[in-house]
Amino acid sequence: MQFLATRLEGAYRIEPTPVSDERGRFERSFCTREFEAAGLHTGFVQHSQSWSSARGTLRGMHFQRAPHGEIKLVRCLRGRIWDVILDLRTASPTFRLWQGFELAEDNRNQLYVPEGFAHGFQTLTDDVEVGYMISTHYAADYASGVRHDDPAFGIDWPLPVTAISERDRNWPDYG
Ligand SMILES: Cc1cn([C@H]2C[C@H](O)[C@@H](COP(=O)(O)OP(=O)(O)O[C@H]3O[C@@H](C)C(=O)[C@@H](O)[C@H]3O)O2)c(=O)[nH]c1=O
Repeated sequence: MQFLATRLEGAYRIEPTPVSDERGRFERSFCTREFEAAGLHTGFVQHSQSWSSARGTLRGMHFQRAPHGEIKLVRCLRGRIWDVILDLRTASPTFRLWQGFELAEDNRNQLYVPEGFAHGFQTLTDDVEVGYMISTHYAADYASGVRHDDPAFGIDWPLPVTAISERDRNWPDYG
């Protein structure tokens, strides 16, 4: 695995290092030894998946409030997504900045999202499956978010939004 710094402090894009032979391919997608060597968290307690039917579906931008803040390791298992992370750590040099990445079943890139970030994605294809490792348990009362089109952040989304939850459409303005 290669851990590539992003423009947001503490967030990494992780590229796989595949080994191919006549049968196909093998690669590691998570390894406590490699993550520890890169200074990253390894104590994930949950793996979750979501399935989205239509291209243009938007989920996000989500986070859990303290003391239930989450570190996430995100990958796209089927199809392609535009995955966006937003730094909401007030003391961070990259506070309020966002960055987007294409995660796809073909590139098998993963995104390591630190605590204090909001996270969301838009599907670039129909029939998308996304998987997450998460460092803390789900705490519904602490689930929160910011709107994908909040002018405070100016996030660029590649497609018109074709499906979004009521909750995600109505997050109040930030700040
Ligand atoms: C996130 C989550 C949801 N749920 C429930 C709540 C609800 O009834 C149903 C769907 O939840 P949501 O609408 O929050 O699903 P979704 O919008 O897919 O939420 C996800 O979005 C992406 C962007 C993330 O980063 C994830 O961490 C997660 O917040 O599943 C759980 O039981 N456990 C969980 O961990």
